[in-house]
Amino acid sequence: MSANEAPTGRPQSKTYDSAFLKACRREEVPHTPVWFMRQAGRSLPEYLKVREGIPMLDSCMMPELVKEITLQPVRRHQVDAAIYFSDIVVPLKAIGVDLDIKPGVGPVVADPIRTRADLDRLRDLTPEDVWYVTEAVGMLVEELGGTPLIGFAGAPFTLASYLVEGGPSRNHENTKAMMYGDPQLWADLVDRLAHITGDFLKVQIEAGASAVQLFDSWVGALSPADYVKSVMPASAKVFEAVAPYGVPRIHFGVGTGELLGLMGQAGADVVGVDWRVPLDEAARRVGPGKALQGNLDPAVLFAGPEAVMAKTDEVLAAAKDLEGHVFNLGHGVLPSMDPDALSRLVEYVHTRTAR
Ligand SMILES: Cc1c2[nH]c(c1CCC(=O)O)Cc1[nH]c(c(CCC(=O)O)c1C)Cc1[nH]c(c(CCC(=O)O)c1C)Cc1[nH]c(c(C)c1CCC(=O)O)C2
Repeated sequence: MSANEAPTGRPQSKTYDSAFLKACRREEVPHTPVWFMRQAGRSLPEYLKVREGIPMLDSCMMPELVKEITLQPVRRHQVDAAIYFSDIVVPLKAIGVDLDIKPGVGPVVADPIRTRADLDRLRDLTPEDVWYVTEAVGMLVEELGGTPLIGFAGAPFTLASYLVEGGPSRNHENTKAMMYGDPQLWADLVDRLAHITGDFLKVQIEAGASAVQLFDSWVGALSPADYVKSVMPASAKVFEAVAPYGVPRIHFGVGTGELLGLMGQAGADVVGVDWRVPLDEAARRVGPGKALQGNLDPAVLFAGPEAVMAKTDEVLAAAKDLEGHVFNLGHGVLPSMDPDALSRLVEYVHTRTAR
């Protein structure tokens, strides 16, 4: 598939004519579709209840529980797509990396990857390693009917950052030390991660996911030149791996204003935009032939309903002439957010954009 060709997906599937997939394909939509990054989990009381006493990574390996948590925000907010409940580090855990997700901290890796010998510990992923994903996606697709399920994975840079730093990092200093100090080891690491990530996305698509999102959450830490040289080839490899399926491929990162065009060129059909760049300006940076996703500042949800509506109108006005627009927050739902404010936001976008 060439870079500007709209993804075809599976015309026979139940989700094909959904507003979400139409917007991704840059077709006419009945209303602007809405979903929220990190909509599964976080602020929902029904989520906290079913997760009680179950560690995060354990919960990701329990298909019935994954199904329930994935469906909760769809039921509650009437969003236009579900996102599979998991985490970007699940495939790494599945191939034997010793890591955990610490509440309030994030992923923590016991033995960070700093040397060639460390890299040799990262083996390829097989579908059997993540049998629970195949099972949960299968059940979800059944249950969701016409509502699309988005599969996802962490992009090579963001995964490498957790693996090399050993946990969340503000400055990514160890990661950059490898990138600049041992470019061959770095290239081999992100290439290995590209294979793992591509295979992980394939598992989700084969099981029935209608679209995929590649999260390069922390890649905004890089300059465009470093992105092109040290990251883009690996991210492009992931997108190429899933291109034959024809499902929309979404690419998102935080603080990526200077990288938006390149992230599209890496092979995305839909480019996710955080709140720092208005969508009309983002469209200029991305160029024709791509849909955009975004970009209400999540913090706006802490203001009253009037302010949320006003800021939403700004996003919709900037999105007016886009070829395709999927409404989302500029980053994830925060744990302290009022779920009712999110439900109201979905309804507001639907009403304002009804055609
Ligand atoms: C960087 C990143 C991670 N994980 C993810 C990213 C990329 C997206 C982004 O930029 O936000 C992706 C992710 N993590 C989770 C999902 C589920 C689907 C969804 O609702 O979007 C998705 C898509 C569940 C989760 N992943 C995590 C939780 C919270 C853990 C819990 O509820 O116990 C959930 C629901 C844990 C996690 N995992 C990670 C972080 C930073 C945290 C938060 C740590 C904390 O503050 O507690 C790594």
